[in-house]
Formats: sequence, structure tokens, C-alpha cells
Amino acid sequence: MKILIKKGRILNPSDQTDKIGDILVEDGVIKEMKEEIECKETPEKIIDAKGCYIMPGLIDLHVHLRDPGLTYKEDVVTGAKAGAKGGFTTILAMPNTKPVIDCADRVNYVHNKAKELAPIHVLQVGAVTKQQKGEELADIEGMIKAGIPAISEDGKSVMNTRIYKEAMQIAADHNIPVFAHCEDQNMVNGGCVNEDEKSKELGLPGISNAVEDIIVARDIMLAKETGASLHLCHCSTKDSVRMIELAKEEKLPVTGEVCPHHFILTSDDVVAGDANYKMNPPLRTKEDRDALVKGLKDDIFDVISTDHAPHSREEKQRSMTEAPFGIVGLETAVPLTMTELVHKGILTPMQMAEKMSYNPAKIIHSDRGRLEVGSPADITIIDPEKEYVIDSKTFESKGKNTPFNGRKVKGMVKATICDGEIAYIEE
Ligand SMILES: NC(=O)N[C@@H](CC(=O)O)C(=O)O
Ligand SMILES: [Zn+2]
Ligand SMILES: [Zn+2]
Repeated sequence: MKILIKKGRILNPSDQTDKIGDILVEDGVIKEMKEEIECKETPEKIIDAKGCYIMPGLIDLHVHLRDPGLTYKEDVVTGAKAGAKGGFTTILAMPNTKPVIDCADRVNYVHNKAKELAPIHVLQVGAVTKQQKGEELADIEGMIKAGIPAISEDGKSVMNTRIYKEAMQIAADHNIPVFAHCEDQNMVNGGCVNEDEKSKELGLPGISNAVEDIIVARDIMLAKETGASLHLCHCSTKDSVRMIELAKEEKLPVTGEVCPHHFILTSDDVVAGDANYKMNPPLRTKEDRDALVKGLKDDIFDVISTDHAPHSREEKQRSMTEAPFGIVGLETAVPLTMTELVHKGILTPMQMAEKMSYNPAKIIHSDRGRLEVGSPADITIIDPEKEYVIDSKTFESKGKNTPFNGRKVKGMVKATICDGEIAYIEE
């Protein structure tokens, strides 16, 4: 397919290009990129991108697709469609499915299904231990041969430090990153919201910052000892910011991500009895939230990810203590980041492109995340001025569990182009 994108603001982090121009896409790659492109034959599709940002296709390092086994919540196809609508051209699926993705066959299942049916790239992350039981290593090498971009035990931490270190050594030897969910399992003790004044007021068991911080510290030390690239998932505490900053000062191979709900909401926003405010890690205090925002602004955090965690309506209608943790994020990440960080002048549009495309690509050693002639045509077009109200009924995702339903936002995904084909276009 031949697509001509006209007069957009091209934002390319790989060479810091920020200028108005045209992009011609043909045969799956970026054929031409300059101020004005004249085509001899009319392209099949012309997209008027006046006033829009053109970014390299967004990459979400942290998504739950629930496939296999939990497809009443989401599946590879609905999740990928939600990703396309949200502006993502690549999403990474976490392995906490049923069964857990801990061997090559299961990785192949997801990759094959996605290749056949998904409008965007889906990369399956492999589990660290068999069945995520934390006892015995998964077939990490087999999964690496099958093409996993990373390993992760997301949903929990591997509490046996010796086993985790072995896994990190294997990851280091094969040059793939480890995505770390940081949560001291023994300290959670039934907590379901942040431990603070609000949890007392609600009479709910709390989760303290140390639950996260202790494992962040441990995992940074393991990265130091093994040389593995450590990517810290869904950071939520002010001390995680300080620890990542220190690790970076020491030039350790450590990166970190923040999700929109953690850089926008605090425990004060939690509505009693509404499990759409229940996620892991929990919404923290204003002090934590402000530290995360500053960490994003100062580039201590490399990545904005969604931790898209769909659950059924029935599951999320349970009580705060009974409902599962997690909220959806694929179709709200761009408008929320635009509204809360870019329009408020906290991030430049270029920083947004870095944190949602270029840096995630670098972390998984992908050649995507850039707008260069000859590179694969994964492109996201965003109308920064378009205002609308988030309506979960319009989501492609099976999951409607979001605390942002009804929220006014400014910034909308206009089109998502993946491998030179239109994966999503707003009509
Ligand atoms: N974040 C969540 O609240 N839930 C995730 C698990 C996880 O990301 O740890 C899920 O799988 O539902
Ligand atoms: Zn997690
Ligand atoms: Zn997760």
C-alpha cells in the first residue's frame, strides 16, 4: 500500500528531528520524508496531518492480553485492536496467562495467532519460573530461541533471590532485558490500596511503599552483579525514583517505566467501593505522584507504559478486597499523557515520542521506534488539539475497567500505521 502523510509535525527522536513535512510510505517502509513530496501516481491513501504530531509507532512494553486461558477478559486480537486504536504498533504481552507462558510452544502460540490476526506487532514476554511458582526456572533459553524480547515474572516477584539471580545471568548472557515487577510477597499481607491516611479512612488493608522499594533495591543489586539489563515495571514510589537515579549515576543497566494512572492519580482519588481504583502497585500519595512526574520530566524514567490489565465487569464489581488488581490502559495512554504531561508543559512532544516509542525500542533492541527513510513504516499520528470525553463503551478492548471513564482529555490518536498498512484510522 502507498500512503502519503501530508504536512504533519514530524517528531523523530533518533536524530531529534522536529519539523513540518510529508512522509511517503510504500511496501512497508518509509520511502521518502521531506518538506513537500510530489507523487507521480496518486497514492492509495492521503492523510492530511496538518496540525498533527507524527511519531514513530508507539511501543507498549507492558500489556496483559490474557491469552491463552483467560480470554473472557481479553484475547490477542481484541488486545491488539485496542493497541492499534490507542496508537501502538508494538505491544509486549506479559506471561501471566493460563497456563503461564513458560516454554517455547506457548510463545509460538501467541506469536502465530498475532501474525495471522492482529493489526499490530505482538511480542510475547517469557516467564522467569515454571508456572510462575518461583521455584524452578522456566525454559528461558528455549523461549529466547522462539523470539521472546524479554523475561518477566510480572504479577509477582520471584522471592527466591538465588533463582532470580540465575535467571538474570541467563538474560545477561543472551542480551535480553529482565522486566521486574517489584513487590515483596511476604509484606503484602492482604493489602489492596496504598497504606496511608486514606486506607485508614476506608478501613482497608494497606500496601506500604517498602513492599515495592525493597525489591527495587534488591533487583538493582542483582543487575549490578549479573550485568543484566533491568527494566523496572510500573514504578509508583518516590524512593524508586531516587534509586533509579542513583543506579543511572553508577551507569548500571537500569531503566524504569511509569504508567499514566500513577503519574495522574493519588490515593485521595480512590472512590470507596469502586475497584476501578484498585491496581498493583496501588495509587500512592501526592508526594509519590509528584516525584514520578518530576522523574519523567528529568528523564530518570525512560518509558511510559500502560500495564493494560483487563478484567471482566463482574470481577471488577466485587468489593475492594475481593476484586482483582488492574485497569485497562491501551486506549487511554495517549490522551492522558497528552493532557497531563504534554499540554501542561511537563514533557515536550519529543520526550513523549522518546518515552512511548524510541526508548522502549532501544530496551528490547528493536530497530523500530524511529522515523527514517528505509525504516519499517510504523507510524502514529496524533491530533494534539482534539478534545473529547473518554468513554469505555467505545473501547476495542474487552476490558472496560478504567477509573478514567468520563474524563475530559485533549489529544487523540488519528491514525496508526503498522508495517505500511493502516492498522487504525479515526473516521
Ligand atoms: N497491575 C495489575 O494490577 N495487575 C496485573 C498484574 C501486574 O501487572 O502486576 C494483572 O495481570 O492484572
Ligand atoms: Zn506487575
Ligand atoms: Zn502488569
